[in-house]
Amino acid sequence: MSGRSTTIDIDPAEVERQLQANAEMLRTQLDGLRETGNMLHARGWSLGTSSNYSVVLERGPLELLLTASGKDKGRLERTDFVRVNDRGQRIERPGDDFPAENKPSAETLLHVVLSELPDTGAVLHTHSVWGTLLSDRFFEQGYVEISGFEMLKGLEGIPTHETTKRVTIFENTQDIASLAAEVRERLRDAENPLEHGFLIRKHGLYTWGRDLAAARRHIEVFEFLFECVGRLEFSAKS
Ligand SMILES: CSC[C@@H](O)[C@@H](O)C(=O)COP(=O)(O)O
Ligand SMILES: [Zn+2]
Repeated sequence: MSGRSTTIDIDPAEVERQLQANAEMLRTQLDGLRETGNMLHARGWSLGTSSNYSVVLERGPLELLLTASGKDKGRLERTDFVRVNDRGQRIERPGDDFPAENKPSAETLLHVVLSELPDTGAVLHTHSVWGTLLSDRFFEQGYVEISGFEMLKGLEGIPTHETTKRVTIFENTQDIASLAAEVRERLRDAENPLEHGFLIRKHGLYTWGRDLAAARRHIEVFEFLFECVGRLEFSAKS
């Protein structure tokens, strides 16, 4: 030990600038999620406080900005959110302004598991009529099969309509920790990849993307395709 000490100059103006920049970035993310909620609610896919949405704020360790539980997704305010860590626990950072009573979404652990994927920037969950009906109709088969539609090309990395996409269906449960573990397991299964999204039986859809725009696109593409498959399935069989 030399006994010498090092002093670090902290410029208060620079600290203030950094705080302002972080606050501005957070407001942008909040407004993106609020606008997403408006759109998904207006489309009828996030009614009755259903759904939850998140974006990745930090990696290493992971921090998510996530809808608080029980909020009306068609009227989200900037205060209707929480920040959570890589275990799904609520945390605070300077500049956060979320009420103490806000609780993380009941389905937070699914957002955490999907956000652990290195390319995930946003996760969206919806409850549409077509997705819900198909998730039950095809539950025994284990997936909804979507084949030959041009709209499949709206899913990241799919270059042609000559594609067969199987959307996995998990059983519904209130034990989100065990469902999250099941999903994590499937995400690691290279033989049977879980990509773009999955359904939960009689519940809804989870999709993710590299950013909020990509996740929104995936929701729209899936919902379009579910309606196509659903109309064919139910009109042919009823
Ligand atoms: C209409 S209740 C739906 C909830 O049980 C749940 O599935 C859901 O999507 C919203 O839960 P939340 O805790 O608000 O994120
Ligand atoms: Zn749900």
